[in-house]
Amino acid sequence: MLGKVVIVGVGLIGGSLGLALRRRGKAREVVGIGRSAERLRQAQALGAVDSFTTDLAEGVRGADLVVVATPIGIIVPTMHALAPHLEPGTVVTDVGSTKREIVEAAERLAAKHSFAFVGGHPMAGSERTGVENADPYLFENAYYILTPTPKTPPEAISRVAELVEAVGARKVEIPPDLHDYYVAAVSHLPHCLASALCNLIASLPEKEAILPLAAGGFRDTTRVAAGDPVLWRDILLTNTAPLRELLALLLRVLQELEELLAKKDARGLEEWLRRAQILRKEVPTKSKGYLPELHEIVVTVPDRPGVIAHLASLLAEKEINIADIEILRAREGEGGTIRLAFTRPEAQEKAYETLAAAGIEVRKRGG
Ligand SMILES: NC(=O)c1ccc[n+]([C@@H]2O[C@H](COP(=O)([O-])OP(=O)(O)OC[C@H]3O[C@@H](n4cnc5c(N)ncnc54)[C@H](O)[C@@H]3O)[C@@H](O)[C@H]2O)c1
Ligand SMILES: O=C(O)C(=O)C[C@]1(C(=O)O)C=C[C@@H](O)C=C1
Repeated sequence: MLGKVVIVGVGLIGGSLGLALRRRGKAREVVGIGRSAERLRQAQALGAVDSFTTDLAEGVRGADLVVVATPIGIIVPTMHALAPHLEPGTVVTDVGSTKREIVEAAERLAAKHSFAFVGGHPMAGSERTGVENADPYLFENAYYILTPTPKTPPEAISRVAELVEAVGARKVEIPPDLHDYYVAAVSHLPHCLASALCNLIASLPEKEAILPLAAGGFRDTTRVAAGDPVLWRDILLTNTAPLRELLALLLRVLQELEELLAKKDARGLEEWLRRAQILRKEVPTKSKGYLPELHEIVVTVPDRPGVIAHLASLLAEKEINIADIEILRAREGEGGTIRLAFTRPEAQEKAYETLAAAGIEVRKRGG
């Protein structure tokens, strides 16, 4: 169990960490630090912190783990303000969406003030901000990236790994530079594209006629563009080199599309779309590459309301936890196939036996 955990910046991410730790009983004490007592009181009322203070020095006294969860542009200034008050042995981590600049600055400070730092980035979130949108289940089964360097003490990594596990997430270790390139590709560039699509529509004289027609396609591809512009401004500004490199590649991909359309190249266009379709289908399982393989079963079920609830309750009765669930095929009237994944082979085996004993068509896959 973690001891005193201090969260600086109890917003969406800080609040979700606090809620998860407290609901799961994984920390002796969760203390929130912020600028406004009124907002911190709200965080306490929502159950995200046990207590709070607006005084940094008082808040971090006796802390085992300090989590800096402020907007990204304020993470390094916050660490500067915190550093003189930290006791030797305190471990500090952050949740910032970019890592190279933060880790460099934090490691310089850590060496000067003798605390330990481990960069962190949970790969879960929302376009909404504020503790009122915090969610205790946000990190369950999500990847949580840690970015240790050769300077990071192993005990500090273990303490932050304990936080990751305590909130139900899965730890992945990636060096800061590589982290920034990877998330530029899967998070920051998609955000830029979503914003670009919105800006394009906004610039069209026919905008008023077009926008009401936006259905699932536009909504799904642009959800993240509703995010906080100040937060995203700072994410993009702290990751310009990887983003510009990927943007140049993206322009080539768009150019390729433009040429296919100009030539009315049906085969080429279909192939271009198929490549994308294949990649998109790989998304849920592809990310497993960083982790031990999940252990899966595949269940064939009739097309009937409540069938997933029935599977889930059979497994719940045996206290088997589902780590991932995916509907692979569902044809009207013909039933479908559902993939259920478990973190441990014993759970896979138990799930297989439980469902087979209930007369359900089930087979094991992977693991
Ligand atoms: N939103 C996401 O999807 C997401 C996901 C992963 C990581 N992150 C990272 O998490 C961090 C926080 O993002 P968020 O979405 O929770 O934002 P948020 O606005 O919901 O939360 C930030 C909190 O920090 C507080 N704060 C601001 N300045 C402060 C200061 N000087 N001292 C103390 N507290 C201060 C704010 O009042 C707010 O409560 C960012 O660094 C972001 O890069 C966000
Ligand atoms: O809005 C969401 O759904 C998110 O998960 C946000 C998202 C992402 O791009 O996936 C955005 C920024 C964070 O650093 C991590 C996650």
